Amino acid sequence: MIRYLTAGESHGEALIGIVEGMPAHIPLAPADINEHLARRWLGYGRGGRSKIENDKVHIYSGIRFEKTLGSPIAMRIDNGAYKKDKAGWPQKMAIEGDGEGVEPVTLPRPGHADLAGMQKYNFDDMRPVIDRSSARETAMRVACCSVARALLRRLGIEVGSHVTRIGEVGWDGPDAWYDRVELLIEGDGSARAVYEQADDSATRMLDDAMTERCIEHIEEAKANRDSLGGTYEVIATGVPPGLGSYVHWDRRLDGRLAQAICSIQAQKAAEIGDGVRSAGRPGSKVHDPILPGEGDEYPRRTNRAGGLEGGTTNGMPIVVRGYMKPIPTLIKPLDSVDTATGEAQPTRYERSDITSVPAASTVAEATVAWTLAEALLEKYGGDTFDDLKAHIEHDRAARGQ
Ligand SMILES: Cc1cc2nc3c(=O)[nH]c(=O)nc-3n(C[C@H](O)[C@H](O)[C@H](O)COP(=O)(O)O)c2cc1C
Ligand SMILES: C=C(O[C@@H]1CC(C(=O)O)=C[C@@H](OP(=O)(O)O)[C@H]1O)C(=O)O
Repeated sequence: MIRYLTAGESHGEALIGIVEGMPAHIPLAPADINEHLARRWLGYGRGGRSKIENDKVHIYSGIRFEKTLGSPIAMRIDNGAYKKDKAGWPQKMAIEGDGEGVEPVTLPRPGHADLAGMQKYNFDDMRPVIDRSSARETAMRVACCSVARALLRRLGIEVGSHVTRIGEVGWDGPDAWYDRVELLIEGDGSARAVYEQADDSATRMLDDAMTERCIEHIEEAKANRDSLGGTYEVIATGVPPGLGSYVHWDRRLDGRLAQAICSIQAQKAAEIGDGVRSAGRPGSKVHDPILPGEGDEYPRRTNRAGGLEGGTTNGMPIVVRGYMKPIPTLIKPLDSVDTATGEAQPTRYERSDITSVPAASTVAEATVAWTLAEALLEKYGGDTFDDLKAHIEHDRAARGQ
């Protein structure tokens, strides 16, 4: 079993993470994690905080001479805003003292966690809710999941993503989006080629004309003092068949991948393959015909199922789509109520992203990678990387591959 924990407030001193249960001897250097931390800041439409943070991981344990030890990996990422913002975070987020003189925040933003969090934990100041519900936490999530990505890469499994819609400008894909992706990307057709090409676009899209239209659309939203959501597609290539299972609800990998997406702040739906469109189509236009192959490898003419049937991988690339709602902090005020007075009052704006769909797509890559690594280790296991690899190779040979 692998697991990870994150801790930290958005405007506190730092984020902390612990990854536990990874096999020993996985090659891993801080650069393997920092690459994805930098990618998380990609994308047109992010706000003032993007100019403050320079995320780099500090590793305290679990790695020696650039290899995992099998022991817990402890990590820290500093919050640049803690010292660089003029807001006085060391006082506002102080561990000691009684907070005297710190003004409470009492005007909840519709769509953020503010009100629900105050109701749940009985706060009269929503600062703790703002700070822990913030997607700042995803920096440490990406760091933790990057350990899983390093493991997958050594086994030929790549995870990548690209943005398919921001607000009204989007890619209403043809029947099998993955086929279209294959045509759009250069290189070896792996999910790594997908993410590397997407990273070259300001909106992480694979289509240059759409990138331009999206940039204009984000500018329009900004001028209208509004915010935007969108959609993206996460793809994993090189995934062996047989991960997950149909035998029990909590072993189904489709459900676990949906949780991986919806666990990310502001992600409101996850779709496996062409799931949403499939619901309105006859079976003959949905199910992927099975073709003869080598051993027990059976290629498919299409991949509308997104590589999953019966909650189990079928050897085709995994395709999972995420749907993000618009950012809740708008420059344009929304109706709200001051919880200190009970009086109606419009929301206030300090700073925020206009859209964070490109960033969310990179976080989704990370959480999908973690879920796949978890399923891989469940099936094949191993205390060391070489054990795990040998188990996978033995299985491949047994299946005539
Ligand atoms: C990468 C990323 C960046 C975000 N940036 C902001 C932001 O700048 N302002 C904001 O109000 N919400 C932002 N959000 C969304 C909030 O974190 C999210 O709406 C909030 O935690 C409430 O959770 P829920 O939307 O899942 O209900 C961001 C989300 C992600 C994934
Ligand atoms: C800090 C990050 O994203 C933040 C997520 C976020 C929110 O409410 O979710 C609000 C903003 O923070 P602030 O209010 O300090 O400007 C974003 O910048 C990050 O992605 O690292």
